[in-house]
Amino acid sequence: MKVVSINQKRLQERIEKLSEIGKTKDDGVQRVALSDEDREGHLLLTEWMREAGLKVRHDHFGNLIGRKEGLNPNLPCIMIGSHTDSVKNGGKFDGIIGVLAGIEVAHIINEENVSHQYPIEVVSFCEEEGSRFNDGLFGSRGMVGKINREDLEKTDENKISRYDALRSFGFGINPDLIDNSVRTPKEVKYYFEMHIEQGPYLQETNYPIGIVSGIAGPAWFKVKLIGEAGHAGTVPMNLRKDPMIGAAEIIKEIESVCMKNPTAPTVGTVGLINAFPGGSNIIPRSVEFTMDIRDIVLERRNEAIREIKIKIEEISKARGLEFEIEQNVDASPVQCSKTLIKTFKDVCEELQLEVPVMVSGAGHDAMFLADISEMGMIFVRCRDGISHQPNEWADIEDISIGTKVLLEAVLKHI
Ligand SMILES: CSCC[C@H](NC(N)=O)C(=O)O
Ligand SMILES: [Mn+2]
Repeated sequence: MKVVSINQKRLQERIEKLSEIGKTKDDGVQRVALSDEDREGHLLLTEWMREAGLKVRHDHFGNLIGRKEGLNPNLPCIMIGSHTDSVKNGGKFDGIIGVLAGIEVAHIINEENVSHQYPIEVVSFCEEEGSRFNDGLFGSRGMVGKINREDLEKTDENKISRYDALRSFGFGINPDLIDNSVRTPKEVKYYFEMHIEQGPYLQETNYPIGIVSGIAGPAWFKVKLIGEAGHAGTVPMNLRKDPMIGAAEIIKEIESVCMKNPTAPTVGTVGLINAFPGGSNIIPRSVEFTMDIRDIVLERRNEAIREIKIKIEEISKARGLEFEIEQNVDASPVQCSKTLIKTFKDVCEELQLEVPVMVSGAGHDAMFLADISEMGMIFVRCRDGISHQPNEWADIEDISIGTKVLLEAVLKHI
């Protein structure tokens, strides 16, 4: 294997520079999809992709795509991707390191004049986090043909539709032409993604990187409970139809259902809750909250969801509440390509790196790229497993090891 080294300094400088865009007061990052900050990030990534010898375009889902042709233009591409949009007040490594590592791989292939048969693409997927329109993995779902007109009509908290947000993002994006941006298995051979682990396993076991065997499937819901509004001071407790108390009871049940089997990695989270009309002296008319249920085993996840839905019905009935349940994401758990797991293992052996194989609790664009390609992921250790908040941190040495493994894995297949 020809020994080429990645440019750690360039990688580190770019992580820092990109994290300046959308910087929050407590040193976090906020680049919500299709926002001004996201656009500024795309402009900077476009510059870097061009420097790496990539021809840059946007597809009509808002995905930023850099491409370098191979010797045989009829072959499917080798794609390296992740995302650069963030959660609200998030960290500066989630998604970013995968896109910057992809650009770094392109730089090395270009600078070392590596000849390659397959075209290479580096992609920053649009709205992986789902923090604007409340349904993540948008750009990757679009690329594999799983986005419809209804998805474009979703609105954000300012009542702006995704359709209008895409239109006004610029770069020639036209949501009326999304069908032209759908890719097929004939167009993508392998998809690689490097991402911070966002969990504590690699730190606890003292490995810099890990090979991902499979990705847990997230199911997202919005639950609305409707009761009777009233004066906080005058309505006797026994006469109330208070949706907030109903929500409290249901949320406790979500925890109980997900913890029922202590050996299972089933997880449930309520990350957002709102009371309407909202006021300390008003018994709410209605309460809306999100539900995020995940597991690496689809049947076990769906059984947990079934049990939670029964609890929602029972508690609502007992409290005289009406309820509505809307599903926003239904991503099935997915296994990574055995071919690429073996490639990563071979590369780590050649680099004399001992590396564990592990499951991803977080969702990734890779889970939908698996629909049209063989997909492989590597994880980079992050401090205390912290993610989705400003204290998210990954050491550049670990990021560089991951990028080196990614580079060598790509070199084995191009
Ligand atoms: C619909 S899944 C949203 C994607 C997000 N992904 C990461 N890596 O944080 C997550 O796992 O929450
Ligand atoms: Mn994330």
